This record gives sequence, C-alpha cells and structure tokens, in this order.
Amino acid sequence: MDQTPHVPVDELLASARVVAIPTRTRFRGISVREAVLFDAPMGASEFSPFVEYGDAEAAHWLRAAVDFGWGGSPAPLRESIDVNATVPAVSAAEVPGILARFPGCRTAKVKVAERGQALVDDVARVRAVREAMGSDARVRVDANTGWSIDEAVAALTALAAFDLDYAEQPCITVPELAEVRRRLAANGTPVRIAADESVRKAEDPLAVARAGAADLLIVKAQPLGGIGRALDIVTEAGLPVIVSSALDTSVGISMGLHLAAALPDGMLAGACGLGTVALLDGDVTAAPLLPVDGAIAVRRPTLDALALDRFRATTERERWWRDRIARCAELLG
Ligand SMILES: O=C(O)CCC(=O)C1=CC=C[C@@H](O)[C@@H]1C(=O)O
Ligand SMILES: [Mg+2]
Repeated sequence: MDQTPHVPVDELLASARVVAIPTRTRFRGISVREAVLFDAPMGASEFSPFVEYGDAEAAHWLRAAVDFGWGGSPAPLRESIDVNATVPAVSAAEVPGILARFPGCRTAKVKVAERGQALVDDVARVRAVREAMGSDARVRVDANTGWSIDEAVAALTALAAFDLDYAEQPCITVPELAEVRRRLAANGTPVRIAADESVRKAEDPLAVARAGAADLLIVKAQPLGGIGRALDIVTEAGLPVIVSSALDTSVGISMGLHLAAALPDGMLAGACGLGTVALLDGDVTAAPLLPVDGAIAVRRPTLDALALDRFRATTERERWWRDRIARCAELLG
C-alpha cells in the first residue's frame, strides 16, 4: 500500500525551515539536533534523518515527511499515548535529574553498551534507575547493536537482576539476536529481545520477525517511510510493538504519536519512546509534546515563527539540508 502523494521538490523546498536545537544531555553522540520542518497543507511535518545517514536511507524519512505533511494521518483510535523516560548513557549520579524530566512515567528505557564505557557503568546506571523508580516500574535497556553475542549474554545475565522489561537490539544481526535469546533462555535468565535497527535499517524489515529472533518490534515512523508503511509492517510481522522516535522535535513526535494511536488494540506492548523532547533544549512549537502524568496527548503541533528563528541553522547547514532534500526527492521519483 503506497498512498504517499507526489510533491514537486520546489514545493518541498519552499516550505522547508532548517533548525539546529541543542540537546540538554549528550545523546548518541549528539549535542545539537538538526531537523527540517515543513509548513505543509495537512500541518507541520518533519524530515530529520541523522546527518551521517546516506541518501538511500534518508529518502525513507523524506517519504514519511511528505506522507504526514501532504497526505495526512489515520484517524487516532486513542487520545493519549503512555511514554517511557529515556535515560542516555549518563553516570548513575545523573539518573534522578534525567528521570525528573519525564513526570509520571512508570517505564524507563536506559541506554547501555555505550562505546568507551564498561558493564559496571551499565549496571550502576540501571541499578540507579530501578532504585529511583521502584519495583513496580518497567525498566528496559537499549544496546544499539553494541555487544557481541558473548558480551550480550554476560551483560543481560547481570542486568536481569534488575528485572528487565526487554533488551533492545543487543547485537547487530538477526542470527545474533536469535542466539542471544536462545542462550539466555537456556541459562534460565530469559530476557525479551526487541528489534530496532533490525527493523528500521534493514533491507527487509520483516526478516527479524520471520526468523523468530525477537519478542517485539520497535517501530519508528520516519525511518520506515511513514505511518502507513509502518502499519503495514507491524500488521505483517504479527509481533507486539513499541513506537519510538529519533530525538525528533515535537513535530516528528506527533508523527510517532499518530502511528501509536492508529495501532489496533492489543498490538501496543507498553509505553512508547516518544518523550524525548525532554532531552532537547528547545523546540519548534510554543506548546511542546512533553509527557504529562506519563503520557502525551495525540495532536499536531503548530510551528512557532519565533522558535524557528531562534534555532535557525547557519546558511551553510541550511544549504546542506536543502541539497539533501533535493537528492532524496529524486530518489523517491
Ligand atoms: O526509545 C526511546 O526511548 C527514545 C528514542 C531512542 O532511544 C533513540 C532515538 C534516536 C536514535 C536511536 O539511536 C535511539 C534508539 O535506538 O531507539
Ligand atoms: Mg533503539
């Protein structure tokens, strides 16, 4: 199913504004988040593939932006979406300060396997999260492909002491995920495995589900080419899902909220990774989509002219993003 409208590149460029927003805490090596906002007919839309991504990958994100801005979004089946606190790879001492930015959240996702850190750092961080949130909270970890099979089994065996909801993408490949899952079960420390990069960066996003290598899928609207495409994938995969984001502004978060709100009942496996505006030191709207009582209302934010000016990217970066849009648009045809 592909109902993404065709929009001439001149029209895309005419409505594009490029911003650079500082992060409050370094996250996946990023201290300034760049994004393009479109003032589009169906409402604001966002194009924000990470700068190191190639054009073929970034083109999926452009398709999503066009889909959301010019095509629209499916009718929401729910009014608000529970979200998780996202804890970057900070020291244990910084954990309470991070969690305070996510009021009411009873689920936390903790980054682990950060380059340059060791398992003791992960254990200390996850322990601090569990202690701060209490025994009834859900605590997940995300390794972003950072471990080998042996490292993943050792780390998750240790971290299982903190009662993990699941572990997101412990290793890179689908066979590795399957092996980690098998070994943990054989050791008597089963931890559910969630696939993220194996869905959003894979040539075949359904391969991980077909291989039985994951218990649930992380789905993100922008990398999967939009809400419609993401819905097609989850329907076909038949696994429970968590909707997440990519350190988007409130506009990209709104795309994720509309995806989560369109999922058929029973498919959503818990709180979604859509609270990350709390990690940014600014936004593009006067009413940011931040968690309140652990949830965010499903709505489309309006762009704020003052904010767009305040975070306006340099001329050089703006040119870079405009060239990127033109190349990606050409790939989409
Ligand atoms: O899922 C969340 O809690 C927040 C989003 C998040 O973790 C991510 C955002 C941006 C880039 C990714 O490396 C990362 C992820 O791996 O899920
Ligand atoms: Mg992830």
